[in-house]
Amino acid sequence: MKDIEDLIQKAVELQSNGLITAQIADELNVSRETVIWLLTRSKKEGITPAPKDIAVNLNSIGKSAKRLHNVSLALCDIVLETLEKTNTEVDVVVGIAANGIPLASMMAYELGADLAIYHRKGHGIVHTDYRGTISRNFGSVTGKNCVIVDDVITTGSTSIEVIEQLREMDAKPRVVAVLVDKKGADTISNVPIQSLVKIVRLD
Ligand SMILES: O=P(O)(O)OC[C@H]1O[C@H](OP(=O)(O)OP(=O)(O)O)[C@H](O)[C@@H]1O
Repeated sequence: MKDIEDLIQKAVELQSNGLITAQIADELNVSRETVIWLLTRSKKEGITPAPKDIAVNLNSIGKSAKRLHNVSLALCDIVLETLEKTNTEVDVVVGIAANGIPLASMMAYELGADLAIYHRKGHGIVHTDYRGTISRNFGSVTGKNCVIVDDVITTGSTSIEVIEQLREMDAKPRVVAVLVDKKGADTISNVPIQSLVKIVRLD
């Protein structure tokens, strides 16, 4: 219960700091539906059942470059195992801003690949015509075999967006690598998902 109370308190605090639901969801690594539930619950004690979601706190890894490095080595190992099955080389590691960037840069170094950074455009705002972008300050993706890197998959919508955008840029998304996969799927838009921790719901 303490963890839930902490989450509620944090959600209320972030809301009072002016963050919108999507931004609070990003901060807490939960779905938007969960944020609404947390904020509602802070006012009316437990009227609706909790959404099926899992809160993830990666701070013990994220605060230490050494731990991030060690974890990135494990992810590289998993990625290589996956790509070996199809005899595919990694050309570029695409980190999803913001949380995917530290891991992606370490993985690119380890794999001897280029580093690209994907920015979700209109972050937290729903536009029908928005497009994500590959930062011009890093590597390009056109025509290249891409490993997509992020910290967490919750609904999978970010991964789907990146995969679609990469395909539109004539890039070849080969694997999505994350620390925690809360969706528990094997593939997303026909691209294999690999994670250090995969959450599989039993109910
Ligand atoms: O699978 P999904 O439901 O799309 O959620 C996963 C995404 O949510 C978080 O990012 P966020 O949108 O919070 O952006 P941030 O990395 O800038 O915090 C996380 O880092 C993933 O990118």
